[in-house]
Amino acid sequence: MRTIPSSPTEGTLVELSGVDHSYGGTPAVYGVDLTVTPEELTAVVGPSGSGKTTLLRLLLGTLRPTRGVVRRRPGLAVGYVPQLETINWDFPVTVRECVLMARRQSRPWPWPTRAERLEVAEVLERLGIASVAGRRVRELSGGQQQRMFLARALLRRPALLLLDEPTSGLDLATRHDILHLLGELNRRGTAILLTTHDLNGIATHLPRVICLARTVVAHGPPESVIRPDILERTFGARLEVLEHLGLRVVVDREAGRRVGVS
Ligand SMILES: Nc1ncnc2c1ncn2[C@@H]1O[C@H](COP(=O)(O)OP(=O)(O)OP(=O)(O)O)[C@@H](O)[C@H]1O
Repeated sequence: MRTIPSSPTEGTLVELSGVDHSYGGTPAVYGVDLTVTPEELTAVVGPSGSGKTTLLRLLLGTLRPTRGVVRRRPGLAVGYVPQLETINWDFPVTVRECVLMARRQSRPWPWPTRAERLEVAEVLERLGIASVAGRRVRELSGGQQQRMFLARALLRRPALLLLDEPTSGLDLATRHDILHLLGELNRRGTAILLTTHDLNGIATHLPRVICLARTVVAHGPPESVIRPDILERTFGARLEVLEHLGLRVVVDREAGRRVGVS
């Protein structure tokens, strides 16, 4: 009899083998084989409902596979930044308190130690949101909210950071700031996997892209994955891919024709 190892292959953080997850009826994802390595900086792309959030939650461990195996490096610290739209903003806490809570999950509230208060102040400073530490979370701009959730995730000192659409709804400059921050974290040794609908603004700039259509259609560097045939299998639409200044640019001429602009 063959024993299935509980740890992933050496040099990987998480390994998914033949993973399905179903919320009831048809699987939201199926047959997923994937490894996440320590130096990863990856975009997961796919249409709405293609299983991107489900995949993140399987990597995080808050969802269990209905079939297949997920192996995590023992003791792996994983940070998760949820999609902003999924958050209940009626929660009446300040930014400082909200970040502190991430630190103090298993201990009584509301008496943080001095060390904890200092640690929170440092991370807020580092993410450029120290000036709004005393504000209610729902009063923040989209970019500030995103940074606050990033601060919460960073307090766990994660080796792997999972972000669900971290730039959706943000203006161009804020999107650049967030991406710059993520690039810095990655250079300092944090593996990062993020989901995005932004092919041109984000996915084509990252070293690795995973195309998901309930299963992994393709993964690899943008030059091997951002191709019309793979995009059609992923999105079910004809998209053109142009080369510009060494980058791939995805053009949706069909959408232009539908609104009569091309
Ligand atoms: N808690 C749930 N209960 C039942 N079905 C769910 C649940 N969460 C997700 N689903 C279904 O699973 C499928 C995949 O959803 P998921 O949120 O993973 O997709 P996604 O690619 O992240 O979508 P989007 O880009 O719109 O955020 C969808 O059909 C969705 O309706």
